[in-house]
Amino acid sequence: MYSVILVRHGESVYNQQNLFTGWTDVSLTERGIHEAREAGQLIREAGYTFDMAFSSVLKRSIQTMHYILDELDLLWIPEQKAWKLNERHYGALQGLSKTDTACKYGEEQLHLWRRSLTVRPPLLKPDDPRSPRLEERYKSIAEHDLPLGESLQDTVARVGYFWHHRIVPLIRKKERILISAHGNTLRALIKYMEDIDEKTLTDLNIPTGIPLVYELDEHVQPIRRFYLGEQEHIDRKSAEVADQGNVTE
Ligand SMILES: O=C(O)[C@@H](CO)OP(=O)(O)O
Repeated sequence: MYSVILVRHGESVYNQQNLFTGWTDVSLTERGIHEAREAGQLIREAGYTFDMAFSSVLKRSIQTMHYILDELDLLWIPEQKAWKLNERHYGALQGLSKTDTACKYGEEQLHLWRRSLTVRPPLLKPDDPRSPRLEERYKSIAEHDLPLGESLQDTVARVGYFWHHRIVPLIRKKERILISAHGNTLRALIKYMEDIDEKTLTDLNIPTGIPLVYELDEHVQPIRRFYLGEQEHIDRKSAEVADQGNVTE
């Protein structure tokens, strides 16, 4: 049996301000740093270790990976930063307030944009200053591969491809892997691995900074997944994510 640990980065500045983030490159808050360190402690206490770590190319995910590895005294292991693990691209919603968006378009539309499988956000124009096509860090990526806004299904395709082609071969070689990524990237990966139905996927909210352990069989198929830590704390943090954008908050 194999296992892999997935972690959503700790709270970011945009999470704290309740703004759509996507590919916006914002840092962790003090709380986020604390969450990342706590994730590392939980992993250490549960007895897991890693041979290699993955993150996206966004600093909240990189910082989280480093805080976790520091807690495990594993900052020396090989790491790979991959744009295919970036958060789902939130298109023209990036930088907008979730609450203001709910007030303007209604909670139902907000929920569709945030949690449906197939609905895309309004797309960015290619020359929008937020476009990844203008960013130095994506200069080696073909323009048509860089999204201007993604549905979760689009994210499932790129994350699933990365999982299948880059991570599974390492797991088969018995490499113990940490993946530090994002709320919707991890929802996409869970959808890819388990093909869960749309209703379950809609209700799936990944809490920040809580390690999620996947146990995998000899074919690298999931046996079960579970969070490390206290259930009550995990439920509270998942509900916090679900409630972002509630107008009545
Ligand atoms: O804004 C975002 O990029 C994501 C994650 O922070 O938010 P949501 O939970 O609304 O999909």
